[in-house]
Formats: sequence, C-alpha cells, structure tokens
Amino acid sequence: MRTLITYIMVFPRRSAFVILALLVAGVAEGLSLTALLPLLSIAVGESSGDSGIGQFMEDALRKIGIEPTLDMILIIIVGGMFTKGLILLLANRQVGYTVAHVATALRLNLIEALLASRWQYYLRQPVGSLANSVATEAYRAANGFEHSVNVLALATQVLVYALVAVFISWQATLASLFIGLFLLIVLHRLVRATRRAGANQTQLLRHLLTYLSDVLNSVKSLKAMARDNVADAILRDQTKQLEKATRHEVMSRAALMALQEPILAAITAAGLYLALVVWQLSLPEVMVMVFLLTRILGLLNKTQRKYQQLAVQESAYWALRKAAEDAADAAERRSGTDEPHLQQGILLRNVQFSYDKKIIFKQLDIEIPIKTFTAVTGPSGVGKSTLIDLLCGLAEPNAGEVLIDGKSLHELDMRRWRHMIGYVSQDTILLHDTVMNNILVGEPALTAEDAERALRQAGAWDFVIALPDGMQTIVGERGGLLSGGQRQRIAIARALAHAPVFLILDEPTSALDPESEKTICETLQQLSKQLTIIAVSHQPAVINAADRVFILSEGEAKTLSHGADAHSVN
Ligand SMILES: Nc1ncnc2c1ncn2[C@@H]1O[C@H](COP(=O)(O)OP(=O)(O)OP(=O)(O)O)[C@@H](O)[C@H]1O
Repeated sequence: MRTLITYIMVFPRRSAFVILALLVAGVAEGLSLTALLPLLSIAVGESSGDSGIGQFMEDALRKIGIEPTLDMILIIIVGGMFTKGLILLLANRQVGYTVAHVATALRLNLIEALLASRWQYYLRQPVGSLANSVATEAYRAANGFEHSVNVLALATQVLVYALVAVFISWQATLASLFIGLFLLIVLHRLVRATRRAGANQTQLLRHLLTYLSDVLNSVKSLKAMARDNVADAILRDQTKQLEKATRHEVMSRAALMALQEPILAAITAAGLYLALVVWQLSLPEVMVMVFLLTRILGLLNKTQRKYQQLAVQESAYWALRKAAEDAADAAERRSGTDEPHLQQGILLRNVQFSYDKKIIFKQLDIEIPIKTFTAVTGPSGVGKSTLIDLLCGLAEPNAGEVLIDGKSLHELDMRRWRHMIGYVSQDTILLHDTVMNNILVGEPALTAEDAERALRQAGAWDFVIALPDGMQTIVGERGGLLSGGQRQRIAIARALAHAPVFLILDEPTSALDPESEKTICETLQQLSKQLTIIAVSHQPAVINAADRVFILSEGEAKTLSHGADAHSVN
C-alpha cells in the first residue's frame, strides 16, 4: 500500500489522468457490453418489453428521431464499436505514454543524481548494478506504477458499483462487500508470497549483473588461467536462483487466479441454495442479488490480481529510489561562483586527506608555478592519483587548502575550473573511429581547426598527415593501427583540444618504448612553455624532463633536486 500511495504522491497529475483514462475505458467497455444484446434484440425485431434497457433504448432512439429499423441499428452498433475502439485507443495511449514517462523520469533522476555525486561515491558503484537500475529496475518500477493506477481505477469502479447496488439491494451489497473482504484477507498470503518473490528477483538481478560485468571486465585473464569455469559456475548458480524466484512469483500468481473463481462459484452456489431453498426467496429477487454479488466480487478479485502484480514490481521501485537517494546524499559540495584564472600558480598548503580512516596526506605542501612542468613520483599507493583528484576538485582536503592564484578551490566555479584542465589518464582508450573524432569526442563546440592545433601541440601532426586519410584515418579497435607512442600523443591532443591551461597526465609514458617516451617528454617540455603541466610518473625520463620534481612519502611531499638525484629515485 505504501508503494501505491508513494507512486500517486510522486506523480499526482499523471496518476489522476491515467485513472481517469482507465475509468473512461471501463465505462466504454461496460456500456458497449450492456447495450449490445438489447440493440441486437431490437434489430432482429424481438420484443424489448421484458428488457428495461431495451425499452429505454428504443424510446431514446425514437425521441431523437431515429426509427429502430434493422439497418439503422446495425449502423449504430458498428458506429458504437468504432467509437469504443477510439476511446480505448486514446485511453490506452494515455496509459502507455505515462508509463514510458514514469520510466524515463525514474531513469533520469538516478542518472542526474549519479552524475552530480562525489567522485569517491561514484567510484564505489558497481557498473552492472547501475546498468541494471537504469534498464531493468526502471522498467519494472514503471510497470508497478501502471498496476498501481489500475488498482485505484478498479477500486473506484467497485465503489461506484457498490453505491449503485445499495439502491437495488443494500443487503446483497453489504453481503458482497463482506464476502469480498473475507476473500481478500484469505488470499492475501499469495500476494505476500509474490512480494517476497519480487524482492528476491530484484536482489538477485542486481547481484547477477554486478558479478557479470566484473567477470566480463576480466574475462581475458580468467580464460588465460583457465579459471573462467569458477565464474561460470557462480553465474549459473545465480541465474538458477533467479529462475527459482521467478517460479515462486508465477506459482503465486497462478494460484491466486486459479483459486479466485472456484471460491467465488462456491460462495455464489451456497448463496443461491440459501436464498432459494432455505429462505424461499423469489427467483427474480435472487437473480438480482446473484448479479450484484458476482459483479462486485469479480471486480474485487480483479483489483487483488492487479495489486499482486504491483507487489512483484514494487521492490524494483524502492531499490531504484534508494540508489538515487544514496547518490543524492553523496552529492558534490556546492561549487563556488568565482571565475577561475591561472595566472600565478597552484598551491597545496597544509593539505590533509584520508579515505575513511586511512591517512594519505598528513601535511602536503606543493607549489606549481604557471608554465612549468612538474613531475610527481613516489611508491605505489602513496597517493599520486589522490593528489590529481585534489587538483581537479574530485576529492576535497579534510584540512588545508588547494589554492589557485591564491583563491581557495572551493570558492571557484568548479565546472569552469575543470574546463581549464586537460587530463590524460593512464589508460586512455581510443575509439574505433577517425583520428579527428578521437580528439573531438563529440564536443560540438570544437572544430577541425581545434583538432589540428591540438595535434600540432601534441607533436602528432607530422605522423597524422602521413596517414592514408590524414585526420580522417580510422585508428582501429582501441587505436590498434597506431603505435603506443602515437596513441599516447593522440590522447594528449584529445586533452589539448579545448585549449586547457593546466595539463594533468597520469603515467603518460608507462607503456612506451624509450624512443616514444623521449618524444613524449620533448613534447611536454615544449608544451610547458605555454601551459602548466603536472605529470605523475615513475619513469626517469619524465622526471628528468620536468622543471620540478616532488616525491611523495609518508603523507608529505619532498622536493627533489634534479640530475643524478632524480635517477637515484628509481
Ligand atoms: N576511493 C578510495 N577509497 C578508499 N581508499 C582508496 C580510494 N582510492 C584510493 N585509495 C587508497 O589510497 C591509497 C592511495 O591511492 P592512490 O591511487 O592515490 O595511490 P597511487 O600513488 O596513485 O598508486 P599507484 O601508483 O599504484 O597508482 C591507496 O592505498 C589506495 O588503496
């Protein structure tokens, strides 16, 4: 019930529209069924005297000047059917569009919350689970919404029916409602079982997709060591458990369907027996009661079946909502508004940083003057990537400050600051596309001239124009048609395309041969005449090429003098 109320509160206007559409569709269906037989009787010339509805229709037709002849009645039936079809089309369209809108709204809500979340939170999210939330859970949750509004529309119909029925026989109506309530309570166990099966499915699907995406990411090494069978067995086991949960759901749904009708028939038979044999009521009186009883109970049964379908899907909605709420709770700190410039330099002053209880920086002091090439080195796990995260505002110091031209980073407009950064990650993957598209990566504000300038700056222009189609040459799967050094220079050109003023490189030469490494280092030296550069690296060539070198150790940064000392680090 909580889910139903929540859906209505989250989407009040759309729910009202859909319930209205469903009610209109229900009335259209009901009217067409009620009117068809009497109209046919009139059409074939049978007396309509014994049917109140028939007589009413005949009178109504005459009143509006239509003679109830066979051809006229047939035209009215066909016209009525078309009108009903049109109403159903419009109503179902409204329902379908709204369900699609709900799915989209839930997806966007999660995606936006995720994109606005802190990097550290983002990092911890399993890709498979997120993909599952956006694809499966949003779809199931939207279906849950559809079932919710159906439950409400059907409940409204029960209410309207019961109100009308009270005027015909309040005893029969009361009896129907009591019996209906009794049935709902007795069969509620099946709804609860379905809810459990639905919740299991939601959890199992998350686990399965999280594990599957992890396995797919490391499938090569698993296969190479013939250890893929372990992953295979786990995936099989999880898939089987999912099947089991689906079976439980199917069983409970089928049991509810199967039990509702016979119980209804048994109650009707018992009622008939009591009314006709024990209480000796007249047949027409009893028939009215039977009609009301079956109609109200039939509608209540339908409501319960829809409610059961809602119970299967509701866990998907709550899982999705929790994912979005968690992401919103981990939102990035509100960025400042000051416009950033980089005219003097960057200073990390007394910076302290830790991941939960793990202290990374105790007192970090680093100065990066503009238009210099700074290298940062240190043993693995010492915090080099964390330092880069601090510079990009992806991580925030627990104490101390990151100052840009003397202004604290959190006072600056963060998006503008990041726009001033060119970032080359350790594992840049080139797209199976042209050199130019690999540099522009879909950024609409950039042009072919920007790509050419960036290639020239990265020292890549000469080899690119020598390629068969120049900038239009396809680089192959993951850039496989280029050498490692060429790929790295394309990656640097990508980082330079939007004309950044601060270039950050994470291990720019770790996978290169000495010759390519030398070329990249020369490129960086050239670039540092126009830009401020910081490179994290273990490589002596990079350290030698830099103007300033810092070595990270025990939560602090020490300046390293150049020349022989730099070599001795490695
Ligand atoms: N999001 C995180 N949550 C918790 N601990 C983290 C997180 N990211 C990194 N760490 C830990 O912080 C330490 C510093 O990590 P960092 O990636 O900055 O080191 P690094 O010097 O760049 O290492 P490498 O040279 O191996 O890339 C490591 O011990 C790492 O395990």
